[in-house]
Amino acid sequence: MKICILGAGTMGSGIAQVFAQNGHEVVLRDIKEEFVEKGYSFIEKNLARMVKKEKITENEKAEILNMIKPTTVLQEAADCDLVVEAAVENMKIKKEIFSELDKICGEKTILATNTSSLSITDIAVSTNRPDKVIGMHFFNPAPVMKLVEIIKGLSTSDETFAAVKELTGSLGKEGVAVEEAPGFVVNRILVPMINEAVGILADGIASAEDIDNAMKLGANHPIGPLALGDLIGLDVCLFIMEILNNEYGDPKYRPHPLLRKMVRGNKLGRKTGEGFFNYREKVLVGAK
Ligand SMILES: CC(=O)CC(=O)SCCNC(=O)CCNC(=O)[C@H](O)C(C)(C)COP(=O)(O)OP(=O)(O)OC[C@H]1O[C@@H](n2cnc3c(N)ncnc32)[C@H](O)[C@@H]1OP(=O)(O)O
Ligand SMILES: NC(=O)C1=CN([C@@H]2O[C@H](COP(=O)(O)OP(=O)(O)OC[C@H]3O[C@@H](n4cnc5c(N)ncnc54)[C@H](O)[C@@H]3O)[C@@H](O)[C@H]2O)C=CC1
Repeated sequence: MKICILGAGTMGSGIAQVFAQNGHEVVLRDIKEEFVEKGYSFIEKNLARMVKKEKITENEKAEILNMIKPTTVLQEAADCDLVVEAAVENMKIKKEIFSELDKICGEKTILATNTSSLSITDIAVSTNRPDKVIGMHFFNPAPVMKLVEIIKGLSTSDETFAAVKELTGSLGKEGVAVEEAPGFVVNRILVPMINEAVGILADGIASAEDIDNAMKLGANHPIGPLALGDLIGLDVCLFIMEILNNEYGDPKYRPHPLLRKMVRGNKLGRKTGEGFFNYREKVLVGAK
């Protein structure tokens, strides 16, 4: 199949790698050359690590990279069977993208979004094909995490769902069916947990290292909640809390003021080099 990935950031580059590794032709599009290059070199690095670990050969790496065409031209999506949008988490931008895609893509093209929290139904109404709009929610890091939440908006057809479910399985991932709701399944559980860990830190109950160690050793989590917030991006975590808070109006979803402060201070986690942990020095747990 020919797949277009929109957005070559953390998620888009990982998703592009997953499709290319599974033999699909991939168009990777971002708005600026430098963003596309950054995403492409991130994939190169990941594949080089796999070569080093003897998971793939140097030839296979070259073949996978050959499957990916980096571009800034949206028109390249026109003849794709599936578009997976992984641009910024902003409804206005996503609606503009979907409305544009609806005009340029063939009528059979499925338009999927990797949104963490936004309404699929709302995105779909910006197109004339709401039956072919669906949530295909990968998890970070996309090449590693096995789950894809497959989210049906109000008008998503059973045919679209079945096609995406089958494709997800063919990528070696497990697709779970989710009816649209704020935070879907995983983020409704995971992000309030991260918010709670931020509250524990703010209350001075334990240090960041101890909070994370407690959850790693006491609950068998692969990384602690604060390191996980840094991995996801604290801006993304705050955005998801805001959505849960606004949609449910339940105070249990109130974003912690310390989370807001971190975002205001541009300490967003790994992507800015610092969050609850410092990634510049490469000295802390999980820092790469
Ligand atoms: C916000 C949303 O909308 C939804 C979300 O994504 S929520 C976030 C969900 N993600 C999580 O919960 C991740 C939790 N963390 C983990 O599972 C692990 O820490 C981790 C898999 C990320 C890293 O594992 P680790 O044991 O700490 O490090 P490490 O040994 O270096 O990596 C394990 C494997 O993952 C690979 N890996 C790590 N980071 C990677 C990346 N960014 N891209 C590709 N591969 C990566 C490594 O190469 C390694 O592969 P092998 O086992 O084949 O050798
Ligand atoms: N960070 C995470 O852990 C996860 C994020 N998501 C979701 O995936 C999406 C992307 O998130 P990240 O990769 O973290 O963001 P990111 O900020 O790393 O990357 C977003 C990219 O989209 C690009 N972009 C902006 N407008 C665009 C457009 N019109 N067309 C194409 N590209 C455009 C940006 O230039 C940037 O390179 C968001 O919707 C986010 O909520 C989903 C799962 C996990």
